[in-house]
Amino acid sequence: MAQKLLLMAAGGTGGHMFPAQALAEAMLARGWRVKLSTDARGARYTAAFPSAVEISEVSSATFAQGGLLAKALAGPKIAAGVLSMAAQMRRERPDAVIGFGGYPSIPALGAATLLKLPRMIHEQNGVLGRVNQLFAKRVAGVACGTWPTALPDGVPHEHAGNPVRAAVRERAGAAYIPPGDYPMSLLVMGGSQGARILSDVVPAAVAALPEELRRHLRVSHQAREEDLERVNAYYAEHGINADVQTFFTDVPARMSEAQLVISRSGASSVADISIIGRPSILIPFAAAAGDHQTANARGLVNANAAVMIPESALDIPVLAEHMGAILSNPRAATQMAAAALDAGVPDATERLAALVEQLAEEG
Ligand SMILES: CC(=O)N[C@H]1[C@@H](OP(=O)(O)OP(=O)(O)OC[C@H]2O[C@@H](n3ccc(=O)[nH]c3=O)[C@H](O)[C@@H]2O)O[C@H](CO)[C@@H](O)[C@@H]1O
Repeated sequence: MAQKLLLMAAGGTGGHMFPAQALAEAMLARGWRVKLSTDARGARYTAAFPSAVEISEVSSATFAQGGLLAKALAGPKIAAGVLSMAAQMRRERPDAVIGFGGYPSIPALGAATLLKLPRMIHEQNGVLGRVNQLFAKRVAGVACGTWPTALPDGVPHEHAGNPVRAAVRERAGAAYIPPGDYPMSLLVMGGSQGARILSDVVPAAVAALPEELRRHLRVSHQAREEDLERVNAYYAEHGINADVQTFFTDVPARMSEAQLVISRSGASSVADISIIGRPSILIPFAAAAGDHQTANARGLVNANAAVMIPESALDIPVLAEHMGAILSNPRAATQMAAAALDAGVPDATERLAALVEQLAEEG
């Protein structure tokens, strides 16, 4: 039997590239040939891809950013990308084409639509991104990373989940030690870039906790470079045991030790929290496109696994109250941890791979 070919299109940010990497690994393991079409920004992430993935950069552009000239040039750039992809696809006839969002996925999805090749989308967030919105009605279906993704009526969809790192999967369902009269860990994360608002509010909210909780806490706090010093100084002045870093490379380990996680609700953060299974306080990034971080958080909130505080309602007393309520109620915290675990999809990569195979079979 001829080797099947998957063409993946992704680009821009790690959020789009990471699920593509996970799927590539799974499809190679299933004996497929895998190609990736991306842009210069996406290419920064390709070092982590298996070397068997054939990577090419494609011409694309966005109408959403840049000055007038950039916008005027966007149309011809996209058209050039679609034409070159169409020529390539006519020669190679991929068995399946999948887009992960980001404007570098336009040429591949556009060409696959013109040539009527089997094609689908993976949407990581609870709201369709701009490019995925454009193609949602022109593909066989949408694999949703965060349930429930809001979709136009009649679009076939499947809850596939968001692939997470192996270090997260290894800790799926790691035993949860409820809060109590012993050292407790709090993990504070602001997404891949960190978040200033968490540095403004979390240290003071920790300081405002009742002494019997506060003295047991060890805080792992991810802060932006420019906030490191003041956050460190605040914790030190208030006698709070804290480890403040710009990026923790061992989040899966820290999360599995945590009694509580305070986090932005980026798609991967929500996936990590639900696969390891920890209670969380989620503070969606209010400026995210289509308010997708609020949609991402909703799955965990509706499952009673998390508390969501919109940025507009976030202040020190509100956060301290929610933290105090969870940390002083081991039963409720344990239930939240179990509910988070229930909502997680640890086999997201395999689900996605199965959807690709189904797409290729159905043509
Ligand atoms: C500000 C913004 O627009 N963010 C978007 C960006 O998220 P962004 O990439 O910022 O955030 P995500 O939550 O998706 O991913 C962050 C990942 O980094 C890990 N981590 C975090 C901190 C740390 O110190 N160490 C560490 O390893 C987290 O565990 C998580 O796995 O792309 C996501 C996927 O499209 C979107 O849902 C987010 O809305």
